[in-house]
Amino acid sequence: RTCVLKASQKRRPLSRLLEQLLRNLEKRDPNQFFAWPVNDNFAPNYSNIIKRPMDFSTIKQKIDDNEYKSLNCFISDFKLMCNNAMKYNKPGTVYHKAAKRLLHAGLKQLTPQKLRPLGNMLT
Ligand SMILES: COc1ccc(Br)cc1-c1nc(N)nc2[nH]cnc12
Repeated sequence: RTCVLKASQKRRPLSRLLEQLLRNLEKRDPNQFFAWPVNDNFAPNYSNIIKRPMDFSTIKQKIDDNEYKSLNCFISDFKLMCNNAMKYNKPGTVYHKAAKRLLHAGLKQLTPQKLRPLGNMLT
């Protein structure tokens, strides 16, 4: 009988790191405003205002498809997602405030000193 590794151990080291970072970022979105793509029916004219939509489910799919070649590409999509919400929604709205909080909380988790301990997951 061959020894079959658990699915998670087969994933590429970068994918495993990004999945862990994604889970931690999703915790900062308790209302799940960022869990799924914004729907034009909810947000009138969204697709005309926001040229590059992004959300956590799309980021997850990109991890699974090995589309992220680096941590920085992952961080760029996270920032894009938050900035889209701050662009479309006026300051003071629940969505603008949620995006600002998520961006700041998220970037604090993505600082070098926070990432260094995880770094050896990449070896
Ligand atoms: C997926 O989006 C939502 C889901 C549920 C609810 Br309630 C609101 C949104 C949403 N609405 C708006 N105007 N701007 C956003 N930016 C990110 N989320 C949103």
